[in-house]
Amino acid sequence: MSRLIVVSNRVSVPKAAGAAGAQGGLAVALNSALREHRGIWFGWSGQETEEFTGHLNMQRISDVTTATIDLETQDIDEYYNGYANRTLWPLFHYRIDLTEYDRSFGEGYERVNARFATSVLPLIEPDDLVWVHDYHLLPLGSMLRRKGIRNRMGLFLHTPWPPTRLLVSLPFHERLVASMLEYDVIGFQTQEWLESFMHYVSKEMGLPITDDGTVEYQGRKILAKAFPIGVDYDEFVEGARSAEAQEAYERLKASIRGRKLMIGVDRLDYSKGLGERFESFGRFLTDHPDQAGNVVLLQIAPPSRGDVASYQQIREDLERKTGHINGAHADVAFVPIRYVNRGYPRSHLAGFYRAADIGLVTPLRDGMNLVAKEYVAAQDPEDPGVLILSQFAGAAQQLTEALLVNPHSIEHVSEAIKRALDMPLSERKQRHAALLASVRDEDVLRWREDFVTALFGQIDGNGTNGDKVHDKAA
Ligand SMILES: O=P(O)(O)OC[C@H]1O[C@H](O[C@H]2O[C@H](CO)[C@@H](O)[C@H](O)[C@H]2O)[C@H](O)[C@@H](O)[C@@H]1O
Ligand SMILES: O=c1ccn([C@@H]2O[C@H](COP(=O)(O)OP(=O)(O)O)[C@@H](O)[C@H]2O)c(=O)[nH]1
Repeated sequence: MSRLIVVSNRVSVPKAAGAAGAQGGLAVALNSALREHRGIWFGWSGQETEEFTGHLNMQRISDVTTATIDLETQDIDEYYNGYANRTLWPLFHYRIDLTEYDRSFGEGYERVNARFATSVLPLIEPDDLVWVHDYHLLPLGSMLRRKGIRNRMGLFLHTPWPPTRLLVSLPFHERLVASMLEYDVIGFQTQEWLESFMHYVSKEMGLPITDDGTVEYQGRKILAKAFPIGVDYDEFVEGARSAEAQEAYERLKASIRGRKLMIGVDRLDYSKGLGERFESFGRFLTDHPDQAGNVVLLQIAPPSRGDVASYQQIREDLERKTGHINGAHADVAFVPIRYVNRGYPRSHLAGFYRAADIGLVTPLRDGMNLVAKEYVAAQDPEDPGVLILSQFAGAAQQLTEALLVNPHSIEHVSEAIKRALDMPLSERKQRHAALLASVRDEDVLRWREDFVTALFGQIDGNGTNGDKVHDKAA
């Protein structure tokens, strides 16, 4: 079996997988992938240093070798807080109103990608597969090619890919996309983002796209394909059966005192639609005064990217909205919104999800959204809760039996809350069974295997996988 060299902005060592905190979906998924493969996970340590040294910190934990570098303050400002999270993140989430086009950000992004390339280079052996993740590192592949790397290299983008009309607002957009075409495989979460990408390369770059879905560029064929990420179903279910999950479930249930519970779990990010969600709940309480006092929204929202102004702004907005809605609808023994600015381990989340009658997942735009899938996995199949899911989350492409909503419409979401609360058990069970089949079967192991198989070059002309990598290696 080929070794896997995974490169991502953050490296989250496996032993930390169950720890409290705001672990994003990427960290969760890669821990699981690396547990299966011999390999190295390379990226930023998350630490800041006065001057960049390029020193590689190598560690070996549960069969995974991690290699990390520290970044200097200017790197973090221009690359992570700058180009990645002030330019590409808002643009890729269709928010050109929040997108900042600062030349120093672009320079910092290229500099850090070059530093990544120089640092990871000595770790790559001739037969290794190189798997790069996300919008932080789009040009890394091209920089490695310039250094002579001929290995198979793939890129998986965890975020949406924006429509061409938005992308062209980015200075040097052609250069960025051309650099991506140095990978052999480019993966997207959904067919929609894939189609947007294909539209760009065809209309803006004039590149031919063959019938089997590959892009032809400078005499090479690049496979671009949708690989929807999933949860580690078995691991999640095991965690959900743990004493910690049970304790979390009981503690929350007891505190709800027989009321109905809705849950939201999201990094504090404007893309997650938290303000609209709170307003929808406020509208529901206004429209159904008989329900006031009977339904609680628990919103877990660990802080994220707090050095970026738009994230500080969303935090302030939510505090104001929570105060406003609670002020209008609370009484001495009841507060409608429990807004919690901290992270929890996933075993605790599993207990919280199970205790909730409704999972409220309403991002304005989201690459996938693993929380939606975890909510489904955590339910009691004999008495499951209802998932209300934004039509603009990547997960909505698979979880079609959820109550799909337009998160921009306060009325629509408010009506969905009413419908979910009134839904008969038979319909809840029928919807949940269909959702569970998708979450269980299209899990993170399948995602990883499909991507690595494609990266290995084992994809047939119809875009379906031939022999899997594991079988090949056996
Ligand atoms: O590393 P951070 O800046 O703290 O952000 C956390 C992660 O957020 C994003 O997650 C995306 O990946 C998920 C798994 O594929 C997906 O379900 C979700 O829709 C995406 O938003 C980001 O893309 C990651 O790089 C970050 O690590
Ligand atoms: O307090 C928290 C909040 C979130 N998460 C995990 O972080 C991931 C969030 O992934 P998602 O795809 O929903 O969104 P992202 O944050 O990656 O945009 C999920 O696995 C959550 O269980 C967690 O472990 N603790």
